[in-house]
Amino acid sequence: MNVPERKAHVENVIKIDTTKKCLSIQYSTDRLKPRQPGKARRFTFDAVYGMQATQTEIYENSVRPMVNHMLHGYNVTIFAYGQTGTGKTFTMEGSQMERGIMQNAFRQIFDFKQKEKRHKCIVECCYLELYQGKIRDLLNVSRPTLFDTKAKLTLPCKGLRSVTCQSVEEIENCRKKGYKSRKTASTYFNDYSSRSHAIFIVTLKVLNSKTGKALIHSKLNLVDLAGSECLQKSNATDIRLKECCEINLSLLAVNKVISSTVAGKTYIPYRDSLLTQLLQDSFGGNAKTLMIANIGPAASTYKETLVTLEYANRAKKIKNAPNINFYREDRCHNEEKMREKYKKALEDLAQCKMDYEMAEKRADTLKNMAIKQMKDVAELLVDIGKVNQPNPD
Ligand SMILES: Nc1ncnc2c1ncn2[C@@H]1O[C@H](COP(=O)(O)OP(=O)(O)OP(=O)(O)O)[C@@H](O)[C@H]1O
Repeated sequence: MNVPERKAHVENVIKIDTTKKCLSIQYSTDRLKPRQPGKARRFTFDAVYGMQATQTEIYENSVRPMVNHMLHGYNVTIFAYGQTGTGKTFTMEGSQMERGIMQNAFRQIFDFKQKEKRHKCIVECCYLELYQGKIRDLLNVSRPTLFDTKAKLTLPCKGLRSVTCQSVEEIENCRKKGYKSRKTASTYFNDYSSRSHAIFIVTLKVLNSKTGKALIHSKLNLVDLAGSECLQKSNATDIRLKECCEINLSLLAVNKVISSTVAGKTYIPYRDSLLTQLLQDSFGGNAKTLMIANIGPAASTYKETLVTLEYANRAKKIKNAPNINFYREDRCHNEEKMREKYKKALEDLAQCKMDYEMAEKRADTLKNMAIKQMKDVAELLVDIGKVNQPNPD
């Protein structure tokens, strides 16, 4: 709950059960009608965090496994979605007091790089924002970047400045530099509201030190979406109104993509907005995606919160088909070893079969010999019997 909501003693309409990973929202706009307990809407997610949750707790439980996937060759997207002022930027970028998802992810990536002694690791980053339907390069704001929006756009787009980073400090500097260049403004809901969608892209290449062959080429998209805003409540005018409409339209496009994907439609409207074009792989594509739905508990934003929860509930039904981008050498090595073992086992099996067949033939010969011997013995017995018969004379 933000300061004005707390000052106005606004009612809390959210109940959270972190162990059951569910939350319920209950509110009656009709003050005269008492609330009916059965009418609460319940939602279950992969994880639910309350107001006391720390950045570390969220990172360790929900984000670290995703970044781990990126380190093993998957493309990963982590995005924060929610109404304006609910803490998306706070979650992604952190604050003076606590590291956010981005800083924690950088640490995890560079820890991996440091431990990877056998291979060469290259970490690169780009930072862009989508503002008023255009892409701005946050690491090179002075130069307008030209993008062919008619061609299929994928992240990171050609033309963006890409910075090779050797340490957490270097990538952190890129984040800080880009963050300072983001379009922000003071609005009715948030003194420092993001007016754009920001995407920080970390690319990881793991190369064989001897051959230079790429063993892994994966990327991590860290997305801080601009917040949806209720025009009636925000009293936005002029440029703020224009921004607000643009933001709401692009978020609507994301919503349409999610709904069409979940409904299993053959046509998915990715091209309705630049945002959905760029994030195409993250919605029903080949990336692993984590959606963080930021909400506020105040009764005054009940409708917006419900929309976010319904949105997240729909998004969790999307089934992506993630691919590993390149194989690790040790994995190839293991596969080769297993193939050799298989070949050897086949050869052993063929030898056993031959030995068995030979043994079978030998057994047949021995059997025939035994039968013949038995016959000979029987005939001899008869002959002996004949010889031993008393002479009738
Ligand atoms: N969990 C939290 N703990 C403490 N302060 C928070 C928390 N979440 C958000 N805030 C504070 O609330 C204010 C709004 O947060 P933030 O700017 O991150 O919201 P947002 O969802 O990104 O908004 P917008 O969509 O308008 O950009 C900031 O001052 C931020 O520091």
